[in-house]
Amino acid sequence: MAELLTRDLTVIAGKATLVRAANLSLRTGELVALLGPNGAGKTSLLRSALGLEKRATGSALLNGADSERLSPMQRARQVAYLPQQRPLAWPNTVRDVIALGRFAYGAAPGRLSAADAEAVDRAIGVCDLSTLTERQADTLSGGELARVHCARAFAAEAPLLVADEPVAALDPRHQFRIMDMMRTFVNDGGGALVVLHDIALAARYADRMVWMKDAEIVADGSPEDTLTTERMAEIYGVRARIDGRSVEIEGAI
Ligand SMILES: Nc1ncnc2c1ncn2[C@@H]1O[C@H](COP(=O)(O)OP(=O)(O)OP(=O)(O)O)[C@@H](O)[C@H]1O
Repeated sequence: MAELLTRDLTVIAGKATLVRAANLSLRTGELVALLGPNGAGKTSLLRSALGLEKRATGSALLNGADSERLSPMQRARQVAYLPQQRPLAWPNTVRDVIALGRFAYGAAPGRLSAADAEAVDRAIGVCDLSTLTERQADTLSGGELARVHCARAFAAEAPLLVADEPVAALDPRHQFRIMDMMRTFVNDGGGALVVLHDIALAARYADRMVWMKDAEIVADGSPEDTLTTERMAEIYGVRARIDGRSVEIEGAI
């Protein structure tokens, strides 16, 4: 089993508390949706949990090791991170960008082992990118590029996957496809933590929903237990009609 665990994690920038005493867990075998309005602290929580951003207090353990002390390669072998901001380092083909996901295994574009090449091909297949592999990545549409970045994360084949708004720029079909891939990844033994703004999509796919507001985790549990009309009002300030895992937002309060 692989796990990412934070205990009372607090992140401070200047005078602002971005994350306050957060207890977050992600284990293999579960798909967790991290939810909350803009500015709630989701990205800050993920980055500090992964040891990419300094915490003020608390702890963050990746398979028992302090995540701040891991080298990029050690971290990447245990968790694939798909950030919200995804700059392309330099113009490159789609296949080579996806191959960057294999760096934890010593691979580089043009220097892939058979196992690396197979992982890259699998990621290309599931992300529906086989017709685009030789295109320059900087000529793709926003949604196509978002799928390339998803494929790069999947190609890592790490036991855990943390994805910050992976479907934000995608059309409905590809949103479902990416979430189906996350589900398959989890059913095959991985663990995925996904930031989503689409509550309906989150409720449909997540085993657990972690709700943030004003730098704090305010609820953590199954969709059945945590997705309520009251919570939608409290967290997002919207009127919502909830029926099991289906949610319809009627408007702002
Ligand atoms: N270095 C910083 N200094 C001051 N404030 C910061 C800093 N970095 C982030 N913030 C603020 O902290 C808050 C949390 O930011 P964060 O990116 O974690 O939110 P988020 O929940 O991921 O938001 P979104 O849904 O918009 O991506 C925001 O109000 C942001 O402006």
